[in-house]
Amino acid sequence: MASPAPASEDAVRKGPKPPIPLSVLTGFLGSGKTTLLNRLLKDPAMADTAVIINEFGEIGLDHLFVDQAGDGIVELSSGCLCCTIRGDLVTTLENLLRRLDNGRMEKLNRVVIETTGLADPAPILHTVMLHPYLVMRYRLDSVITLVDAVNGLSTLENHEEARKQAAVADRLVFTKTDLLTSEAERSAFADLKQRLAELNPGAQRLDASAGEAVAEKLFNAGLYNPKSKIPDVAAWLNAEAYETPGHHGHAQHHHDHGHDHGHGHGHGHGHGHDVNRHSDSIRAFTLSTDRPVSASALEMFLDLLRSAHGPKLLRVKGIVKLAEDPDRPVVIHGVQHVFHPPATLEAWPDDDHRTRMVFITKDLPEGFVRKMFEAFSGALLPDTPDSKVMTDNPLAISGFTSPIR
Ligand SMILES: Nc1nc2c(ncn2[C@@H]2O[C@H](COP(=O)(O)OP(=O)(O)OP(=O)(O)O)[C@@H](O)[C@H]2O)c(=O)[nH]1
Repeated sequence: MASPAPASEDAVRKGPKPPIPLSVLTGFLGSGKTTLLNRLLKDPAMADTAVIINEFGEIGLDHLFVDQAGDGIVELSSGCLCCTIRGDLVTTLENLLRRLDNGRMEKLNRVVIETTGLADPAPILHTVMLHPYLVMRYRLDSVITLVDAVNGLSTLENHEEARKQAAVADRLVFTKTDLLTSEAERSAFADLKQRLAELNPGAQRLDASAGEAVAEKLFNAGLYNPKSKIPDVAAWLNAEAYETPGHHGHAQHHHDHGHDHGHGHGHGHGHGHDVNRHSDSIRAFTLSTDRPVSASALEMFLDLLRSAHGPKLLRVKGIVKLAEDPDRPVVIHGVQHVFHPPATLEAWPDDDHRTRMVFITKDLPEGFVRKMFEAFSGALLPDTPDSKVMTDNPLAISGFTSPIR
């Protein structure tokens, strides 16, 4: 009988390599991505970083910086990363690993993907999340979104892509604040910040012109803190930010939905700024509960959410207390219909042992998600009136039993 090939001594000695953090740098056209990247790459903290650049059409990148950065840089030159280069992105990420594994590249500390200004960052995250090998070798770190302090408000108003880019960010970086000179400009900037607080209250904000957009603050925004090796759930979720007095959520708004699709908010509206015009569309909210959730109820909740409403889930992050194993919480992370394989932590990272989930949704009201979660988390727990309704209901589908026994 053939025995399995022995693992090479080298591989046994080294063990599995730690996953490489991967960040996505995005921001609307001209928001300052290349400028920031240029500056960042001079920082010693950025040593051994591979930068994947997506060039769009004839819009040239700063080739000087490409030359300077040397071997670690891979430049993709055709089409838009979000729609046509996804296959190339997989190949590029695989090639980096190959070079690392066969010793042609000594170290790879980090990968940064700079998207085109028009890209939706979600498909880039999906590329890694859905790939069985890449998802083991890379870990999603930060989505960094640049926002032009001068044009940002009108860009957000007029472009769906810009709203999505801002909504899914872990870090929001303001650029060009040095150009805010008049009172009117400063007031528009205040409106912009308010608008961003509604779209994405959890993201940390940095001002590039004030020198805040440094590697140390931009990266390591993911779940794992490489220094302590302990997952930094509190910082990653930043659930409190969703409940601060300045952030009212949007559950109280009862607008009609379905009007905010595509790129329809073109130019020439002929009216003044209304920062809340889109607030009925993208919402940011948090759900939390002390009550443990059964693993199957969680799975059903997430399955239903992503299958029925996937495109409306811009981002979901959470830490969940399972009924079966309440001492070992599960971390969930989804971007639209794609969820990262859930990770079980060996212990709660701090004293807060509640289930906490943050949602950034589009056209999916908070109340709806909340009710759905309550239905699953409550109904499927034993000894609750709701669970009786599920099992004793005369209209229940024959053969249906509660997954909790
Ligand atoms: N005053 C000022 N200008 C900036 C700042 N950041 C970027 N710029 C300028 O804004 C312009 C666009 O910057 P880029 O870095 O090319 O922007 P980008 O996001 O890479 O642009 P695309 O690749 O076209 O999407 C350039 O002329 C930069 O010099 C800033 O903080 N302050």
